[in-house]
This record gives sequence, C-alpha cells and structure tokens, in this order.
Amino acid sequence: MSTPDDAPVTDAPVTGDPVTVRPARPDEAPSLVDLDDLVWAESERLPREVRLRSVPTRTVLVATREGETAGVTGAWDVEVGVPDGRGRARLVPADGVTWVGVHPDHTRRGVLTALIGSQLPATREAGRALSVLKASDSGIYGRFGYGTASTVLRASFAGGTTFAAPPEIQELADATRTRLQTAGPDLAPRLHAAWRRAATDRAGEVVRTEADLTRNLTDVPEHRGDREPNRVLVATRDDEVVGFAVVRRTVTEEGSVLGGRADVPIVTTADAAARLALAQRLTRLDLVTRTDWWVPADDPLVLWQPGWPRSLADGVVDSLWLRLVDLPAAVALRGTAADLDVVVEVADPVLPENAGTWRWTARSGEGRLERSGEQAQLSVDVGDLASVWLGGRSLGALAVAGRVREHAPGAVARLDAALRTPVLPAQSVDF
Ligand SMILES: CC(=O)SCCNC(=O)CCNC(=O)[C@H](O)C(C)(C)COP(=O)(O)OP(=O)(O)OC[C@H]1O[C@@H](n2cnc3c(N)ncnc32)[C@H](O)[C@@H]1OP(=O)(O)O
Repeated sequence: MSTPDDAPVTDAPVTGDPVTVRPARPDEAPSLVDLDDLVWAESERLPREVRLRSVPTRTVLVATREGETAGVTGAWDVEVGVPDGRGRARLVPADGVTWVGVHPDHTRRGVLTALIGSQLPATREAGRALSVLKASDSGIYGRFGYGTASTVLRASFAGGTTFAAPPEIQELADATRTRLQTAGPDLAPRLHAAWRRAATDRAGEVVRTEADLTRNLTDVPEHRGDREPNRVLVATRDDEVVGFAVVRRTVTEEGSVLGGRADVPIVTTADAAARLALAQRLTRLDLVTRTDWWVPADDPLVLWQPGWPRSLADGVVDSLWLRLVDLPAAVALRGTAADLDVVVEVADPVLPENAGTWRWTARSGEGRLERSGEQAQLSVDVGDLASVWLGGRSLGALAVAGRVREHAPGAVARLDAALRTPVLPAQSVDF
C-alpha cells in the first residue's frame, strides 16, 4: 500500500471523480472520529480521549480532490479459529475489519469499493490469508467476496432455566467454581490466555489482542447508559480459567415489582461443562429475570432444552463474514477431515490472484492448492467458498441452490467431506 505522501490519485469507481486512497496519518485521528460520529449519528456521549483510543491502528481513507475525507476503513489484528480437521480449531492471524464509514454526502459513489480495493491487497501483502468482519447490514459485503461464515441466534434464557445436561457434564460443572468480579485491566492477561485456549473448542472464534481485551474490560461510565459497569463471571477448575462471561445487568422496576436483564456481550468456554456452569450462574442471579446472549444453533445450552424452545430465540442472524484473501495460504492453514483430490474453478473478480483453476489435494489432514490446467470438476465463487470454510454451511446446499456447479459427479461431496466439521462455527465477541 502507498504511504500518505506518495498515494496516487485514482478515479472513484462510480463517479470517476479523482480521489486519493491512502493510509491515514496518526494526526488525522481526530477528523476520523468526527467522520465516524457523523456516519453513525453518535451523540458524542463518549469523552474525546475514549473515542480517539478506539481508532484502529491500520486505517485507510479516501480523500476527495478538495482534501475532504469521504470514507474510512480500519483493521484490528485478530486471530480466527479455523477448523483443524479433527473436530477442533486452530488460531490463525487475520485482519478484523472495522470502522467502515462513508460520509453521508459521498455514499453510493464507489467510496467503499475504493477502500476495499485498497484494503484487501494490503491484507494479502501483509501475509494474512483471511479477513473477517461483523456487518452492519447483510447486503454490503457479498459483492467484495466475503461470505457469511457463521450465524447465531439470540438466546434469551428465563431466570431459573434448567439445562438437562447428562450427569457427567453436570458433575464437572459442579466442580467448576464461578466468581463474579468487576471487570478491570488487571484481569486481562489471565482471561486472554484462557480465551485463546477456549477458542480451539470450535471454529469461528475471533480472539482480539490482549491490549484490545484490556480496552473491552475497562469500564467507560459513558458507555453504560442505565446498566451497571462491566462485570466478569470467571469459571475456574483446579485453579485454571476454563471460561468467562462479561455481563451487564439492568434492573428495572414495574410498579413495585423488580425485574432485570443480563446482557452477555462476551462469553467463551473451553468445554460444555464450563458453559453449563456459567449459564447456571447467569440464570440464577438475584434481580435478573432474563439473560440474553448470542449462541450457535447447536450450542449445548440449546440442545439441553426439550425440543427447540420457541421462547428461546427471536431469530437467526448472520454473524461472522469471512474473506479468503490468499486462497493457497488459506487452504494450507485449514485442516481437512478427509483426504482429497479435486480440481476446482474459483471466481474472484476483486482479487484475481485467487481466480482460476486449482488442484486441491489433502493428505493426513493438511490441504494444498496448486494451479491446474485440468478440466474443473466444480465451480464456486470465492464468497461461497468462504461461507463453507468454518463449517457453517455445506457446498451441497449451495449446489442445490445452484450457486456451486458440479461438472464431475461426486466432486461436491468429496470436497464437503474434506471440509466437514462436527459442530457449527461461532463467535463470542463483537469487534
Ligand atoms: C465492518 C463494518 O464496519 S460494517 C459498517 C458499515 N458502515 C455503515 O453501515 C455506516 C453507514 N453506511 C455507510 O457508511 C455507507 O453507506 C457504506 C459503507 C455501507 C457503503 O459505502 P458506499 O461508499 O456508499 O458504497 P459504494 O458506493 O462503494 O457501494 C458499493 C455497492 O454496495 C451497495 N451498497 C452499499 N451499501 C449498501 C447497503 N447498506 N446495503 C446494500 N447494498 C449496499 C451499493 O448500492 C453499491 O452497489 P452497486 O455497485 O450495485 O451500485
């Protein structure tokens, strides 16, 4: 990527107006905060220094000919859990895209397109195979080759909910100690290490750096609204942290009746028993009648309810969006559940390095992608491939929908078998 000073002037994709796409300079952070406030209709509740601390370190902006900032995007350093081929996940470095915003006077002129056209090659040049994000709207990122890699449902557990876990898991949960503490930066190193361990339990987790977790745990009074400061419910077994949940309670009064809600913005656990221990504590807090958190549809907490409780969930939404930025590198990083030898044609209009025909092989759980001159056995779009990468969807389902085309019988089933995961992917934090 070019530096702020040598950035070339290009044409905006839609209007053809001359614009500059370049990394932001550190001294531009205040104007980026102003832009972000304008884009998100922020009420300026937060002190300036808190807002300035939230500007990502790697930020790209589009400047107009007049020097006005028309749009911005940033990236955090994160780790993402990809399937290891043996039913668990391994953490790999990725760009966590954030802070995407275009000045209201400049929308629908290709500013975002220009930003992403600069950011994705930079991610690739930096040696990162994957880019991930949480989208404000599900219609934005598909055109740039991102796919919906995980979906979650908002589970609302009533106070006193019982979880029908088998006795051995209940026993382990009983042996798990939980402690409710006020969140603070002092907890971050221990929780960060536990988060990285827990993230290998299932694919799809996005682990932030310890510095970013510290920021998440640091209480900002202006963030609270009518809620209490951040608390952390920490689960330990034999002195080791096996999970934690960040929780915020809001106690309300209806007439003379006190009720309350607990929101759980972060929850991560190393195993089902730790999850049960946290859930049993969170649904038995005095003054709390409802606990809300986002879970995958096959979460043990859901499967321990009789049937599919309609009261539990108010809908399934897209969660993590994934972009395969460097396809051969991404294949090498992801474990496979079966040996494989298939020729795949990939369409990628945004990053042509990924496009074309590849021979995809896998032996002993490790995959490899090489250029091929052979006839493709199946054709897939890079975003659709991303949507099956973490195990949230099958290629077979996409083939039924006509999005994947099979040219040799059995090719889709063979690739599905290699990419299979026993559980759905999930992510426990927003970023
Ligand atoms: C990871 C994150 O940070 S998610 C946060 C994203 N930011 C926001 O939602 C803040 C408010 N919105 C905005 O700032 C802007 O409208 C953005 C960033 C969503 C889009 O920026 P723009 O510069 O208008 O996008 P751009 O002009 O490059 O549009 C590219 C295409 O995406 C489409 N598009 C843009 N936004 C949306 C949307 N919300 N829903 C559906 N399609 C969209 C455009 O119509 C265009 O399609 P076309 O090429 O077929 O005409």
